[in-house]
Amino acid sequence: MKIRVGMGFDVHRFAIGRELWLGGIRIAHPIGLLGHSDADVLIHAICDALLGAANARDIGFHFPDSDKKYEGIDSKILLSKTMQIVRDKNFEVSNIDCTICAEHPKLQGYIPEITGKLAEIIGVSEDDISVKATTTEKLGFIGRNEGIATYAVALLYQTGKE
Ligand SMILES: Nc1ccn([C@@H]2O[C@H](COP(=O)(O)O)[C@@H](O)[C@H]2O)c(=O)n1
Ligand SMILES: C[C@@]1(CO)OP(=O)(O)OP(=O)(O)OC[C@H]1O
Repeated sequence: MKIRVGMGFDVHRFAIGRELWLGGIRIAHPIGLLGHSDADVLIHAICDALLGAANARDIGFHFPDSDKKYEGIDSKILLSKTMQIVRDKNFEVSNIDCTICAEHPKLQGYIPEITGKLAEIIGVSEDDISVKATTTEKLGFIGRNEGIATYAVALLYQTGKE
């Protein structure tokens, strides 16, 4: 059976007057991330990991930020559409592992809800989705609370073909 790995990385800057969305969940925080969409940096990194593993270009190729129809879009919709692209190429998800790099807010308490939401959209068990968080010890743009970065790795296996 063919298995394929993919990696994704995304960064969004904080902006006043925006909501903070991570993994499809609204996070209680006084500021949110700026983007053409809802700027869900976790979902965007996962989409790129999935697309990379399927060798199907990237999130900006499929959902360009120059297209009005994606303005303010809920990234859960982009993840569902990404899963359709992955399945159209006869791939299923084995597991996903992610690291959110954020000085604030503390994310530990949100992880089970985020994991459940991602598992539901991707169509796998919660055990197949790992979401971790780390600070950068106050170093760099993350440490200065200017934004959040996320890394994601996805493992896919091919179905219906040898
Ligand atoms: N935004 C964050 C960052 C970190 N955590 C949790 O705290 C632990 C320690 O973080 P370090 O950066 O000091 O390694 C980390 O392992 C996470 O469990 C968090 O919840 N939210
Ligand atoms: C998601 C898209 C599309 O709304 O916009 P942004 O929210 O700006 O996010 P980014 O991570 O820059 O990637 C791809 C974009 O095309």
